[in-house]
Amino acid sequence: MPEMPPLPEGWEAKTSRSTGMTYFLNVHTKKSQWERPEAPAEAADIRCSHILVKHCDSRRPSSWREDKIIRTKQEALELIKTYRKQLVARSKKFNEIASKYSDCSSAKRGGDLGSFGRGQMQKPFEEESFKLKVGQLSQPVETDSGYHLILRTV
Ligand SMILES: Cn1nc(-c2ccccc2)cc1C(=O)N[C@H](Cc1nc2ccccc2[nH]1)C(=O)O
Repeated sequence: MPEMPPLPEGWEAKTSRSTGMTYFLNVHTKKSQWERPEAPAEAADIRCSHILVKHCDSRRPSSWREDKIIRTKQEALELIKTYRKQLVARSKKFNEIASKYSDCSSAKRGGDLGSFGRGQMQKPFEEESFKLKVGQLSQPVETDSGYHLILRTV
């Protein structure tokens, strides 16, 4: 029997009491699976900051910045792409853009949303956030609120 590689970080091999089969436990989320994992176990809670650009079709087209947000979806996407270019070029800092321009009330905290687990944020935001490695910046993500740039911090 060839040696199996070690399990990725955060996983434990267990033996099913009923079948004697091996299953795998994510020590962070306490969720188990039959398939041998190939990537480190997902954290239960992560922490992200974000920049949100709302538009006229946003779920709530209003924010601390503007009572009535009238920019179009296309204009919002162009704006979020401009912010991403500035962040990648390091010509502006994340919390500088978030605190001045994000249409989310978390702008007051440089875009910091605090920690969250699955099931708390709108699905597209959650899916992209949990894919990010710590320190990684997302591509633009669309939710019912508008377009986001997500930075995973923890
Ligand atoms: C999810 N959330 N957390 C905060 C927050 C967190 C920390 C400090 C202050 C506000 C604001 C919000 C929020 O829903 N804000 C909405 C906009 C928004 N929509 C989101 C969808 C997904 C993630 C964050 C989002 N923020 C608003 O202000 O209209």
